[in-house]
Amino acid sequence: MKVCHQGIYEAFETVCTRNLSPSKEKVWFDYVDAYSDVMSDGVLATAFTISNSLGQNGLHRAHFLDEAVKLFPKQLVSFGKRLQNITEDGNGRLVMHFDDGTVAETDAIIGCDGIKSRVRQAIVGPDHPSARPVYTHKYAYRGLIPMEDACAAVGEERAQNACMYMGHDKHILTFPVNHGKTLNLVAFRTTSEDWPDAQRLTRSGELNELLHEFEDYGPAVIKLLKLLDPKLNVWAIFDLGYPAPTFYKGRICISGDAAHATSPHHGAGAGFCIEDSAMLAELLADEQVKSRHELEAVFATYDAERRSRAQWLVESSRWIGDCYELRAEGIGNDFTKIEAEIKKRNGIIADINIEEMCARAKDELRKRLSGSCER
Ligand SMILES: Cc1cc2nc3c(=O)[nH]c(=O)nc-3n(C[C@H](O)[C@H](O)[C@H](O)COP(=O)(O)OP(=O)(O)OC[C@H]3O[C@@H](n4cnc5c(N)ncnc54)[C@H](O)[C@@H]3O)c2cc1C
Repeated sequence: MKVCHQGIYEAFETVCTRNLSPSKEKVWFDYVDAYSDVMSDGVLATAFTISNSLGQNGLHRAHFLDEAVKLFPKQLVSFGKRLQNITEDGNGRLVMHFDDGTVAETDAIIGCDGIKSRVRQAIVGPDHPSARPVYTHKYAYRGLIPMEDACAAVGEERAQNACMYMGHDKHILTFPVNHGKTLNLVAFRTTSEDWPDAQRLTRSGELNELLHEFEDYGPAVIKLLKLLDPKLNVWAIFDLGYPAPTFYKGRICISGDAAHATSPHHGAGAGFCIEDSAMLAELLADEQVKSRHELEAVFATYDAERRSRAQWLVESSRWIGDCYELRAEGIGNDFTKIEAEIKKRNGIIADINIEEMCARAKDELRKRLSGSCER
């Protein structure tokens, strides 16, 4: 975030919520065997703990955007537009056509338009398999619980700090939001059934349905689930399981979920979008980029430097989601193996030096611009 802009980092700091217990400052998640459910001194037993240098940082996207938007000069932004398609005029300018009938001309387009990206369709073609997201055969119920009630159900330590309850073909994660006043709960289920409508990635669900599906969980977790509203949102978990063959075409590129939408099990989808933005910002600001003629080389460099890491996340997230649900091949319900998998993969996500990554990309860009590196 700091590489993108100091203000982005400050916006994040303003709205983010962390684990409430000082002893859990560096804890990402405590992992709990949902079936053991033994309360010792009011605390459900921990199978293992995953920590990192930053701990658990959660925020509501809308709150973050409200802060971030203050950074943009008003005369440079337009909101409420929906891109329909992109054409090129006779002078090499790109023309964006919006569904309100307006158009806008530009030298380059960075499509950060989410999992159903129109810009990705323009790059790969509407009939390419990567033009559409893929159902991961997991869905998730999502609800909020007042923190006081959650503490009464599972104890303060579990409720006030990020926690993952692992079960067979399902898992629940909880973490504090709203500066600790509320507990956010997401209950994932694996299913062999298809999602009925790929155009609608959510449906309404019932608490009774959720209670039935998680009825084998221990009594403390069940108590927690019963605190949810009777009507719940259900999210289908889609990703770009069919990877895009490229993140750019000419002076059009994609970043964030448009390029590499992932299931949420590594908790890193947005983090990787921020990495994309940091690299694009650094490359576009390079002193060698002086006109639109250098822009294709910028996007080619970005594609070469980002694509394999980002597409690894999509694949790894599916795998780690199965580990949480005791169903990954060769891992099963062996907690030692699950912990090792998480540590290894979280290391690939977290142990990177973004400044070095950007510096390497700038070197590559200069080679491309001097003609010594072909696409
Ligand atoms: C259940 C769940 C849990 C998650 N948990 C985490 C987590 O813990 N940590 C993490 O890092 N990530 C997490 N993620 C992933 C994270 O939410 C996404 O990676 C991130 O929001 C992607 O940002 P984005 O800007 O690329 O896309 P989006 O947030 O999808 O934004 C795309 C924007 O483009 C706009 N748009 C779409 N089409 C058009 C169009 N045609 N014209 C103009 N605008 C358009 C949309 O309105 C939207 O504003 C989670 C995702 C899910 C589903």
